[in-house]
Amino acid sequence: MNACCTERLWLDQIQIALTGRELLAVDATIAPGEVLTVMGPSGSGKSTLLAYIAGFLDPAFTASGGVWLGERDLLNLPAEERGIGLLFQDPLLFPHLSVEGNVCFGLPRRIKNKRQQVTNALEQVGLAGFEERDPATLSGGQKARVALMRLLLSKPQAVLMDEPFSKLDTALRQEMRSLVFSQLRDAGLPALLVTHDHADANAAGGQVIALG
Ligand SMILES: Nc1ncnc2c1ncn2[C@@H]1O[C@H](COP(=O)(O)OP(=O)(O)OP(=O)(O)O)[C@@H](O)[C@H]1O
Repeated sequence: MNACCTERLWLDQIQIALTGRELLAVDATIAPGEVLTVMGPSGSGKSTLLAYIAGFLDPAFTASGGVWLGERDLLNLPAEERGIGLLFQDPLLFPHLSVEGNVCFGLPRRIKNKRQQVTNALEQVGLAGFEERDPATLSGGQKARVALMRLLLSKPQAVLMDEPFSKLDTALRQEMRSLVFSQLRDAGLPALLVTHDHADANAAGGQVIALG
């Protein structure tokens, strides 16, 4: 994947409160290609922070502070225009689409070489020839790799990940960590990783923020 973004993600003095009590305060700059890890006990606000950045914070919370991607003020944009890609615990593949349909989901309709892009993407993650497969027939690790390539082909400008490896067994977890982090680095994307696992944070190799 070629570098497509050289802009930093700036979390400018974000404060989020719930029923009048401060839940979290974060101030950080994430460089292109860096993965910042957010850790903290259950309920400390990790997923809430991601929701604020991505643009779907529940109105039960009050929040202040800026989110900037380069010079762009993301808080002034609706969620779908923020250029943020999301990776969750579950790969959330569309069951009615083939592997190819899933991977090219985020590609603009008018792109001509869609098929070639999908073929290249699948080859990169060891899934050559999987285009026509039904996602239901894939293993957990294969589904995770399809979800990763779907994310990258949609050309996000920043990536948020909420416990993306927590459902994988130990061996697969290590493999997916290095795959995800190397792809993000190669693409020059700033990324934020929520995890309970210190090994994830070590492998990410960037700044670590502890909430709570
Ligand atoms: N829609 C909501 N309305 C009111 N309170 C909420 C809502 N969503 C979450 N909360 C509360 O906000 C706090 C932070 O929740 P959040 O899900 O961000 O925590 P977390 O650190 O991601 O937890 P976990 O590690 O368990 O996923 C919790 O106390 C939770 O109960």
